[in-house]
Amino acid sequence: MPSPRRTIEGRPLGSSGGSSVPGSPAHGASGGRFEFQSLLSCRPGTDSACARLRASDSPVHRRGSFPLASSGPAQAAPTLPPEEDRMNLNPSFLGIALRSLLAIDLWLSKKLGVCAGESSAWGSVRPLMKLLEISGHGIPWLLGTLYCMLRSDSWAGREVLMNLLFALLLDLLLVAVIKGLVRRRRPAHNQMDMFFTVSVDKYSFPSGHATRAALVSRFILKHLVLAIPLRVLVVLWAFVLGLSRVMLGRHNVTDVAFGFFLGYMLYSIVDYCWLSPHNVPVLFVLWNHQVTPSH
Ligand SMILES: CC(C)=CCC/C(C)=C/CC/C(C)=C/COP(=O)(O)O
Repeated sequence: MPSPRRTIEGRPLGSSGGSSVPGSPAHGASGGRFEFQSLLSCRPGTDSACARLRASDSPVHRRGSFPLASSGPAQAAPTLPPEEDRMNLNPSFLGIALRSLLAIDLWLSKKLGVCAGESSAWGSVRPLMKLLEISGHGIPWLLGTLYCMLRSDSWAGREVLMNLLFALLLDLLLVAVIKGLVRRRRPAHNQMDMFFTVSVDKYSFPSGHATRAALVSRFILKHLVLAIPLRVLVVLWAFVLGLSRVMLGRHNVTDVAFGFFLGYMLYSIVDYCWLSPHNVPVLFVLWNHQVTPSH
């Protein structure tokens, strides 16, 4: 007598009012196992059956495990499992589109990951890519902005830099929250040799470097008066930094694309909540008290 296993919903397989008999699809017999549960409802770590189902998620494997093809115990008349236990054979258009996008994403990211290791096709460019990585890292940007803000001798400059600092902190927070919620693993070909990371940085969605690149470049273009060639250079830096994340194997393409989008939108939020002596006078009064004694 097999011990009842639990479904994702927490109900034991084979215990639902005649919905599961030996040899029927929902039955958990070890020889001809086939769980009629939607793969879409499998969440990592929710159920060991789910984990097995994911591990054997190839058409060949699935065909081999179909109960009617097994030489298990005598087959009883097939009884249909309840609706919620049946595999969704009619996925929505959105489901198919998402799965296709993910498949393309993984394929393209692997193709573009040409600097993922020293022995990769473009392994010799890896040091340059890692230099770019540092140019978009959170620590130099935070420390650099703080330093310039403390050294600035104009109120307009301090105001802009204070808002840049606010934007950088907001960006770090938002990316950490999304990474923690989505928990998408970094590509398998990535080497985890990044400079100064925190725990959520083991996840890849969205790319923190891409959000920062989009946010900072939009910020610079709006608040610094730059000659056209320099403006082009800023945009180019953001783009190449994003591309380098995929080339280094740190991210999939969608992590970077969403990162760019998020960083771009984040700038709009920062611009909307712009900190100034008019809307947060206390911040600037405090600042004034700290700065004036040295004058
Ligand atoms: C103040 C504070 C909490 C600073 C933390 C700065 C920090 C550790 C930033 C992490 C930067 C980083 C390595 C992000 C990962 O970027 P991805 O592009 O790989 O997502």
